[in-house]
Amino acid sequence: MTTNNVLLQVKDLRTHFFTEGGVVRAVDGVSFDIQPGKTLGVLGESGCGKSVTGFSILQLINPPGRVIDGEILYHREKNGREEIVDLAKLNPRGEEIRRIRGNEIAMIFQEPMTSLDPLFTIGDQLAEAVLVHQKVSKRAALDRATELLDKVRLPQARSLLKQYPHQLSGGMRQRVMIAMALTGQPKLLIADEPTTALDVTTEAQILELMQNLQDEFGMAMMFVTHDLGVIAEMATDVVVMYLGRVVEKTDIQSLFKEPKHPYTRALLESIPKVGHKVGGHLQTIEGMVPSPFNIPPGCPFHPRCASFMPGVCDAALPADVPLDDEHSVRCFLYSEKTEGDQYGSPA
Ligand SMILES: Nc1ncnc2c1ncn2[C@@H]1O[C@H](COP(=O)(O)OP(=O)(O)OP(=O)(O)O)[C@@H](O)[C@H]1O
Repeated sequence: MTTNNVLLQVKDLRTHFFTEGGVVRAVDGVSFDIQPGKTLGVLGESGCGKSVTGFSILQLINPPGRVIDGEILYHREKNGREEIVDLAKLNPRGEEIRRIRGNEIAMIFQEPMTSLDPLFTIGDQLAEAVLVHQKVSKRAALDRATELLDKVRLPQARSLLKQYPHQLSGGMRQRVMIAMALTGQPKLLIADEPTTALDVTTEAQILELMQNLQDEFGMAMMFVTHDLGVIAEMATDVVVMYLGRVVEKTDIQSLFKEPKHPYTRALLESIPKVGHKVGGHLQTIEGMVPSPFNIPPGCPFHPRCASFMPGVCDAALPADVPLDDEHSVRCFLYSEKTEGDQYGSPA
């Protein structure tokens, strides 16, 4: 464990896409910490910048996108001492980030086929992943692959090694992808909507598996989702994102007991109440997420906000204000402090 009990510090991260239609400020000043062994849930509607944040951490943003500013401080132990690496400063195609990717920080996605190659057997792909991390024989790599399939509770691992991805169910493919992510024994697993495409029963099984593996490996997780049920199940801490910014940061208890930001409250109110529950997915909240090319000035949530104050919320961007050690919010209901820049101004 690192000395100051932080594994990853994201500070004022900005990732923009320079498209022909204009600049998309997908991530525009995002800050949060992830502690060792804990799970940070990243919550928000589609298009709020959750995935781009995850990809930015691993320097997996492709042109026309670019991390243009900010720090991603990864704390690790090297030779018994703490070392801090700023991932944002590493060359995205360089050796150092490639060593960290998959090894120390791994990522899994909603669609396992983004990680699995349809042309190769599960055994070949898992053994290949093992060989990236360890200098062992192909046979030893296949043994390790079998062990990993056992760990993700896939029965008959030996025969599974000879199968191709399309021969597996969605849940099985997701387990294989988790096994691949674990080959390097990562300190942080970034999980981007890993269960969204699965049926409810399979989803529950995968979430339980991930929790068990997290305990066993002692890894931290960044869990990207738009599903409050999944957040409640998995997260210890939460950041709520809206249009490229964090609007509220809190521990999981306060998220449900004392949500502060009107956006967070709207998200919580949008889940069907107990007794009428059809699933944990977010229902739509009033209005639509604005186009990234036409972001409202001031607080970008103001056109949809139940507490909109004319002349205040549409005039400037509220600052991120701490309410206590664990809880901060970016809203004029709690402070008149402004960010000082005009979020909606053209780039
Ligand atoms: N390659 C790209 N080119 C242009 N814009 C992009 C690109 N990738 C993402 N974006 C934009 O960045 C913004 C944030 O997208 P992101 O995928 O991070 O949202 P999200 O919150 O993860 O939503 P979802 O749950 O739908 O994935 C969106 O406006 C999206 O259109």
